[in-house]
Amino acid sequence: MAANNSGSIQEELGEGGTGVKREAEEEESTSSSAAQATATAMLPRSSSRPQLDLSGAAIHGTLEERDPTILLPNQSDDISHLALDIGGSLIKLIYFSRHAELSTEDKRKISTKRRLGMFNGGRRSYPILGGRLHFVKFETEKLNECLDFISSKQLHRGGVDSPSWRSGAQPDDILIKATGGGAYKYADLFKERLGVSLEKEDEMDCLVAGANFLLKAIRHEAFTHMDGHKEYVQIDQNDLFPFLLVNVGSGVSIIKVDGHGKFQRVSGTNVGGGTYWGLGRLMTKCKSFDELLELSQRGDNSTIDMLVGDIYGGLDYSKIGLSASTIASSFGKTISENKELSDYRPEDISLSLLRMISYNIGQISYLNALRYGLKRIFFGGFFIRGHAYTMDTISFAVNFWSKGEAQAMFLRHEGFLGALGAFMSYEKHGLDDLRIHHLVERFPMGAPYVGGKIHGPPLGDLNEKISWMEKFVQKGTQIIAPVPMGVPATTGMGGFERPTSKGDILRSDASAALNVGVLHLVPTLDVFPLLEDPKTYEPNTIDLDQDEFKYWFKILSDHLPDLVDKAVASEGGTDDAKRRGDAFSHAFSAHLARLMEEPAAYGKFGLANLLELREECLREFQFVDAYISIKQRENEASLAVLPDLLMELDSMNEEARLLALIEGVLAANIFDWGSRACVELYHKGTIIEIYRMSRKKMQRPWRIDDFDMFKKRMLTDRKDQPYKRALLFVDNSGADVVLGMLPLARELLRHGSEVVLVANSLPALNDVTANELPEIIAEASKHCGILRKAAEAGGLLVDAMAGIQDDLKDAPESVPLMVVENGCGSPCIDFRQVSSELAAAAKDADLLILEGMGRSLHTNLNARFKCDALKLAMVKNQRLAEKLFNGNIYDCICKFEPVS
Ligand SMILES: CC(C)(COP(=O)(O)O)[C@@H](O)C(=O)NCCC(=O)O
Ligand SMILES: [Mn+2]
Repeated sequence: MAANNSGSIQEELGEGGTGVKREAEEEESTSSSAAQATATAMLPRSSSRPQLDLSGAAIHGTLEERDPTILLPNQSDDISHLALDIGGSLIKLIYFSRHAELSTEDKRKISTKRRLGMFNGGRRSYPILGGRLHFVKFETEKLNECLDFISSKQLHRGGVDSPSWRSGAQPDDILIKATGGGAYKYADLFKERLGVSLEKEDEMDCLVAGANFLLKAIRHEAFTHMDGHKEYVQIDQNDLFPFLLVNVGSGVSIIKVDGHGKFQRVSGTNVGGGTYWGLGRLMTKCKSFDELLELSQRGDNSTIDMLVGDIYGGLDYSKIGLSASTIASSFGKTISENKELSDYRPEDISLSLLRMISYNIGQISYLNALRYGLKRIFFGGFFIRGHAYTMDTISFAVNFWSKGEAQAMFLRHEGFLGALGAFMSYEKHGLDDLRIHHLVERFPMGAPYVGGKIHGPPLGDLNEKISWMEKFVQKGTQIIAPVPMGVPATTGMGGFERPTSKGDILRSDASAALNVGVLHLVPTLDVFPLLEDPKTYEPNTIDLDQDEFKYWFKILSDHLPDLVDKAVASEGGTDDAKRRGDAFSHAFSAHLARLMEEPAAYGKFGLANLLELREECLREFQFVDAYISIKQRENEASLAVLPDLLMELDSMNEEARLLALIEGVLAANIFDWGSRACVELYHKGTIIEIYRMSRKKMQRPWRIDDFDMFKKRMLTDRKDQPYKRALLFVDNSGADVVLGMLPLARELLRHGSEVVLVANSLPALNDVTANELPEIIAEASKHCGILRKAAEAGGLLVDAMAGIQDDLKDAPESVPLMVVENGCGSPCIDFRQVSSELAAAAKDADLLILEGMGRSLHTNLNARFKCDALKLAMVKNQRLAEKLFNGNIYDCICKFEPVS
């Protein structure tokens, strides 16, 4: 039976904590501005990933210089910045922005990279620079807003930071790629207003190139939509072609795609989005497409359509599989009634029209798929607009007529195919070379979408964004109102019932703006090379279905006020910080509300994504490190007791020590400011009291207890052949890293293994970052020769050890202790996208130790690796303990997975 520690930790600390100094209560007032300044200087603002192509980076000058110039030979300026698709109803605009800031390579990084063999002659591995792709929409009617936007951001001149702008290039020289009819129609206006020429690209070429790029590069791009249920489909790159691409704009184009640049427009229909909007406008007096679509949500088409039951006296025509509620003839009922147009409800007219046109498109598409033997049909174009009911209707048609053989799929960036294709048509854009793992999609607030009820203006600086956020919150009650799903079926067509995803409220455009994020292009990200099978790897352990999401929604919402307090305090508690804090809180709440409404709105979203979204949202409002003072206080307290702990450990025999070390890691993982239960504990005792208590409760067997297997591996199987290199994925600051992971690292070093501490690139909760570790190690090294020598050998003590280097002159060569960043700014880790530094470090590793709930329970609990892996964590959430292990809060997990 596994031990159950729950309750007792709380009880004992409740007593033990009485009368002791409450350190947790003091943290707000002890915010250290010096520490903030350091953290701010070290971190790129509002971005969680390195943004430059550092491959081939080299020091220009000597290593000993304080701030040597660093050359980035692979950094390219050949970047196109703007492409347009100017359609009849909407202008779709894509622009690329890159970061002017240079990431500083500190000595730790340089030395580690050298050691990992990462400076290898400046080979150019990626042709493009990191940056971001932004997707923006304007109504064609409001072309002026689009021109103002381009002009305010200087997008036509390559952005305000672009070399062409700085060097004063004449706007006359500028060619902007554009597709769609408006590229012809408005060419003169663009020339007149912006002084740029539109270089026209063929619409079909663009659609296909855009679709191919999306299907190749974006992980959760394509999805099915049936009965109100959205499901993302992972497309196998080797099995993508051929497919049918149906672009439903004003008219419909049906294209058979056989490969990159290989396609044929095989059919089309003039009955498309323009037909729906045109007829709808004439018949209902609606002022916009969205208004018409919104009306359909409340419609009942049985008042207008002739149903099978109307013909057969209420009976089914079962012989050919048609139910009484099947639409026999769209608008057919109106011929037998002596009514005028005004006698019909506009809602019913809109719905009848929508169903007529969607079914027709679905059916024609199916027939073309049949004609060419294709199973997959991707639908794109402005008509779809992520509208659940439209997608369901099309899916029903394809599914019904093909008897389930063909599949209708939709694309999250459906409206941007043409614009993306136009962007792709620039030479040297470099996107061709990007792979899925180079792209990270982020969902910032206030993306400048225009249209619908709330207008997102072109956002310039943070202040503008906050103001917009404030307005967004004031006006945005619709945004956080869930879209009701699942109205019971009443009518149908072609033998299938009415699609269920029809509700009272159509998602407003502003809300839809949260569906398509900003694509961060990060050429320095890599797939972790030790994943056993990257294709089947899924980081999240638990699926976030609606039920699960509800639970986390509450947890994260409850945590929000406290987080805002900490974040504001970490920035000095100024009025500006408070305003940013409010904006952050509203922004994150809006995300949560959007996801509550539709958990799959941003692609397949797991808990790891949700936790990362929170961190990203903090960064978006320029909170650099909300937990900085807590982290520092806990580091100091833990470093003060480290010497005693090391002495105690050294007095043990090897076996007892190994057990004490693993117990120590598990016990110290209790210092987790993301867990509500733990934070309550911190008010009941000092750090050291809580640590001692946690250790005292470490009875075995743990909930998962593979310690004996690990011990055998370490002390018997590998007695004479220690692990060559261990990667230790560290988690929290303070006791967790200082009293838990560092002593374990020291033991591995003692065994003769190289140790690489892998830490976050950017802060997340109280996690320690790679930037913070060298200082902690330098402090710890003052009390420990093993750590000192190894840190010196790993190049970690270049500055810190300047005064005591002489001690080490005659010391024997030690195996190195290194620090690498993981490429993440989240409490979890997705091994499909890690830093190139970590990927390089992994090449010689034969042991992985993942620590903490985020990295080894929420994610990676089921991940399999090519080398031995040890997963260590304390479960600090009751629901998770029950769900994963049928256990209890504070249970411990020691899962060892050796490769044979
Ligand atoms: C965010 C965390 C994964 C961090 O845990 P860690 O990786 O530090 O062990 C964890 O605190 C968590 O899952 N919190 C959930 C919220 C709660 O239980 O209150
Ligand atoms: Mn953590």
